[in-house]
Order: sequence, then C-alpha cells, then structure tokens
Amino acid sequence: MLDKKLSGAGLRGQSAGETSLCTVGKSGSGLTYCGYDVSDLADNTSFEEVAYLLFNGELPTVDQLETYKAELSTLRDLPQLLKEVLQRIPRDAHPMDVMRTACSFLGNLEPENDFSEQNHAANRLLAAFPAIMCYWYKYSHEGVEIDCVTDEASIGGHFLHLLNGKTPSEQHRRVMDVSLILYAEHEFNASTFTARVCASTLSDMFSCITGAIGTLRGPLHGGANEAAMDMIQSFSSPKDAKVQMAGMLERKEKIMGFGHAIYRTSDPRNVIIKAWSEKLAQENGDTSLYDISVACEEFMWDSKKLFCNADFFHASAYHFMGIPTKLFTPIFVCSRLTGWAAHVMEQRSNNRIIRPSADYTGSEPRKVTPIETR
Ligand SMILES: CC(=O)SCCNC(=O)CCNC(=O)[C@H](O)C(C)(C)COP(=O)(O)OP(=O)(O)OC[C@H]1O[C@@H](n2cnc3c(N)ncnc32)[C@H](O)[C@@H]1OP(=O)(O)O
Ligand SMILES: O=C([O-])CC(=O)C(=O)O
Repeated sequence: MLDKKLSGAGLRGQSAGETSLCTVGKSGSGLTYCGYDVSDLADNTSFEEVAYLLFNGELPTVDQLETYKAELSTLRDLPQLLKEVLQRIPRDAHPMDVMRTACSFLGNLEPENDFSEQNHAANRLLAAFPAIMCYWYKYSHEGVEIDCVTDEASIGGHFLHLLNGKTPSEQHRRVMDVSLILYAEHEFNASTFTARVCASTLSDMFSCITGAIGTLRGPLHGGANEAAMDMIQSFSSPKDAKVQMAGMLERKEKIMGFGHAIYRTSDPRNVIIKAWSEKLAQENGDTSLYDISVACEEFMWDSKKLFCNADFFHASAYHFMGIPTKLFTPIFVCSRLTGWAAHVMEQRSNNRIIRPSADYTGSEPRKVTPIETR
C-alpha cells in the first residue's frame, strides 16, 4: 500500500533491537543480507553460501564452501528413533506440525548441550529438514520408506531428489536454490522474533527453532504460499480470477500472497521468483496458472495498490516443479532456519532478556467477592 502506516498495533515501526544480518525495505535496496542485495545473492551465489554468510558474516571462499558442504552432507541422515516418530504421524497431519515435532524431537536425541554447539545444531537441522519432510510425506502418503541420503551436492537438489526419487533437472535445482536464498532471512519478522525471544531466555537452539516453526505456520506469515496456491487453483481463467477477487475484497477477505508488514510498494523477491515461475510455466506448457497469477497481481494493484509478496509466485513456481502444495510452507522452514539460527546466535552474543511492557486496559482495582455471592 502506498500510504501504508508504519506505526500502531503489532509493534509496527518500532525498533525492538539491533541486527547486523539484514535490512528490509530501506530505500534504494529492498532487502539485504549482511550488506549484499538479495538479487545479487540470488544471481551469483548458492543457498549454502548464503547459509554460511548468515552464520559467519562473510561469504565463503571456494575451500570454505567445499568444507561446509561436505560437513552438511554428513548430517543429512535421520536417527532411527526419529524415523519411528515420523512413521506415527498421520497422513492428514499438517506438515508444519510434522516439522515442529521433528525439530523438537531431534532436540531430545541430540541436544545442544552448550552454546559452543550452536553452529552444529543449526547445521544439523539445515541438513536434516529436507529428509524430515520427505520421509514423513512419502511414508504417510505413499507407504514408501525412503533412503534419507542422496549424492546431491546442494540442499535444494537433495530435497527434490528425495521427493521425486530421482535426479532433478539443472533448472529445477537452480530454482530451488534461488527460492531458498529468497526466503532465508528477513530481519525481525514474526517467526524470527519468536526465535529471538526464546533465545533471550538462554534457551537451546532446538526450542528457539521449534517456536519459530509454530509462528511461521500461520496463514498471515509463511502459510500464505499454500493459501495462495489453493486460491489460484480455484480460478478458471484470468477473467474469473478478477471477478472472484473483487468479491473477496468486497467481503473484506484477506487475499493471501499480497501485502506486507514492511514493504510499501513492492517486495523485491517477487520479481525474481515471478521470472522463474514464468520460465517453469513455459517448460511445463502451462496455459492458465501463470496467466491467472499475473491477472491476480494486476487486479490487486489496480484495485487496492496491494502487491505480491514473496509467497505469491512461489506458489505457481513450486507447483510447476511438481511439489505438493502441503509442502510449500515446510520448504520455507528449510530456508528460514538459516535466518532464525543466525538471529539466535546474534541474540546470544549480546543478550538481555526480551521483556517489553503492556499498556493496561483492564478493570480498576477491585476485591474478590466470595464465590457463593458472585
Ligand atoms: C513471507 C511472509 O510472511 S509475507 C506475508 C505473507 N502473508 C500474506 O500474504 C497474508 C495476506 N497479507 C496480509 O494479511 C497482510 O498484508 C500482512 C499480514 C502481510 C501485513 O499486515 P499489515 O501490516 O497489518 O497490513 P497493512 O497495514 O498493509 O494493511 C493495510 C490495509 O490493507 C488491507 N490488506 C493488507 N493486506 C491485504 C490482503 N492481502 N488482502 C486484502 N486486504 C489486505 C488490510 O486489511 C488493511 O485494511 P484496513 O486498513 O481496512 O484494515
Ligand atoms: O518480514 C515479514 O514480516 C514477513 C517475512 O518473514 C517475509 O516477508 O519474509
């Protein structure tokens, strides 16, 4: 929204601390990680380089990257006890609940004993999340117990390989990589702030990340990409999309994948993932979903000056790669974990317990009346 107010409820516009990890919505450059523009990172780096950057403050050299990727590869497999827990989670469970439970359970099996283990804990989750998601999905939906290890060099390729049981195309690998880069970090968003609040009590990494997953789950945050997909699929044509969306706005319904708490006129990630969605549409011979998505974008801008956030064109891009809609938000977890963990480390490095105050709006002081006379 052009006249968006960066103040008021929801702590909007208030500084809640310092970070050297990210800027969001600063004039000139929309989104930066450790000083690098996200579009530069999306064009010229891999997700593992971005993870390294967020955890270490600098991009890796060739040798550092090779060592880091080799370390991550050794951390991909899941302990048998975790596989057994995943087998017991029903097919109709929400996949974000699966991620939340698995993260918490891994924290029981391999606890972070002290903060010197924080990088290992973060890397373990980063390496294991794709297998957690795919192991549960394939077991509960297809009765298949997958091997959690692949020879894929990248996390994005590893995920696609686990999901489809075969080597992904170069294009799909690259789209996953870009997607994971785009979702990696976003300053004091709701889930990251949750992680920092938890970290500020000196809790462990697994608790911080488990809390963050629960916060990302909601449709106003990470859950929007799935909700956007359901909506786009319910439209039969670009014209139908515009008619239906007009009705939704009239009924004051929120349209998922549009608007943002910080950006006012555009989300810098949208143009990047939209371009990939278009390429994938061409590859798939799609003649409706991409055009419908573009019609939604035009309609929302023309009627409400609301723009697509990162989630909107992720929906069609993931769909074109054959990813089931219910896994969209868990993929977001695989990526944002890097931002969450980096913020946990940053909070720990200069900590004071996060404990704001509230403006009281309740009743005046009063006396308890005996229960029989109330
Ligand atoms: C990765 C991410 O987490 S990105 C966000 C993903 N979430 C979504 O896509 C959900 C849909 N979007 C929204 O609900 C909101 O835009 C949020 C939660 C992202 C931001 O919320 P806010 O900062 O409160 O929004 P903002 O101040 O811009 O809202 C201004 C007005 O636009 C309306 N508005 C904002 N977004 C939308 C939307 N997607 N559909 C319809 N109306 C909207 C608000 O209802 C509000 O109207 P009002 O003044 O009549 O109450
Ligand atoms: O910053 C926010 O409020 C939401 C978010 O995480 C993102 O857009 O990636």
